[in-house]
Amino acid sequence: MQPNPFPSLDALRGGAHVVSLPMRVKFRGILHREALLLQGPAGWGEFSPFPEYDDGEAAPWLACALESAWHGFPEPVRGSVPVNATVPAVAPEKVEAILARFGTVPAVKVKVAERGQALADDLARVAEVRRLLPEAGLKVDANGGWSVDEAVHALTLLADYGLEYAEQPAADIPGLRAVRLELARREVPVPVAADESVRKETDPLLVAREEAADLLVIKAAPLGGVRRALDVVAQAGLPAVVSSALDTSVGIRAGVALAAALPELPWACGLGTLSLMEGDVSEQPLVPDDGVLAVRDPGVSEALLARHAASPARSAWWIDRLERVYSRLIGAPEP
Ligand SMILES: O=C(O)CCC(=O)C1=CC=C[C@@H](O)[C@@H]1C(=O)O
Ligand SMILES: [Mg+2]
Repeated sequence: MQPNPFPSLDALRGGAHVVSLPMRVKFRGILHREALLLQGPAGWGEFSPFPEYDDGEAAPWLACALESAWHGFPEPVRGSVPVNATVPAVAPEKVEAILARFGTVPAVKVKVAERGQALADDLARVAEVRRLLPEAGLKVDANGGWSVDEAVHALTLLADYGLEYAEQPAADIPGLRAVRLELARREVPVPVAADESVRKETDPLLVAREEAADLLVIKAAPLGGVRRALDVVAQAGLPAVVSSALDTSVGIRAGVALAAALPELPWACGLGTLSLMEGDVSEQPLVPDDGVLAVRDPGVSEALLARHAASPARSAWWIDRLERVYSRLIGAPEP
């Protein structure tokens, strides 16, 4: 039998802390972001799959946390990473205050296609960002919320604002491919980026084989860690941009390690999301400074872990989840 390459469950439980961080603004319908943080010999790791994910979808997130805390990261090829501001699906009058939280940034990503909103809301939000930052790179993220026809129509109009790319304009790989082909046919200059179609697919390379996207949005945790994500990009043969999973500084550190190790980094990364949160676990949070994040370990503060500790009931829920997902990851029967 092969030795178990993973730390024991007791070692994981021993170094685990569950936190609940308040958001400044609702994002993905969330007002509190919960995370389980693990301390290991190489540092801290973050296990924070969204609560609705099942154990199978949560397993790569644990692999990423173990890489961070037990193995550390591959060598960076750059010392800092450009970062975009992220604007949730808010009314235009709220955009300025949100952008102000990010400071100077080279690019802005705007959420669009939010359920319950109309295309006019998206156009108004994007127009407001463009008015405030005429020179910034601009991209939109629909999180798969449009049909193919809606996506083509919306992006034809949004293209007037000058878009670097549109993230997940349709829900699945055939939809992305259809949007990409139709935009090309109409000569609408908006590249298609795949996000959910990489991180939620059992085969993260399918989108590339199907020629359904021009670039990949990659996240360290859902792809099973920095090394695995680098491997996906190398095999896909497409350019990539790194994004957060709305993490604490510990998870952002893994995203920075990924962005810093990619051979090419043509776009600003979605790693500025701590600016959307009210608190963090580090005294030196990984928030962008002048549009960049330095490649550094943020450190974790015992006092902040205590201040943001989740309730006993939520902590127990996360420890239970950790145990189940650990068993799945090492291929053992559940405890
Ligand atoms: O990419 C960014 O600018 C910020 C991160 C971001 O948008 C996301 C973080 C967490 C969950 C996702 O729904 C969302 C995304 O779709 O990329
Ligand atoms: Mg996205």
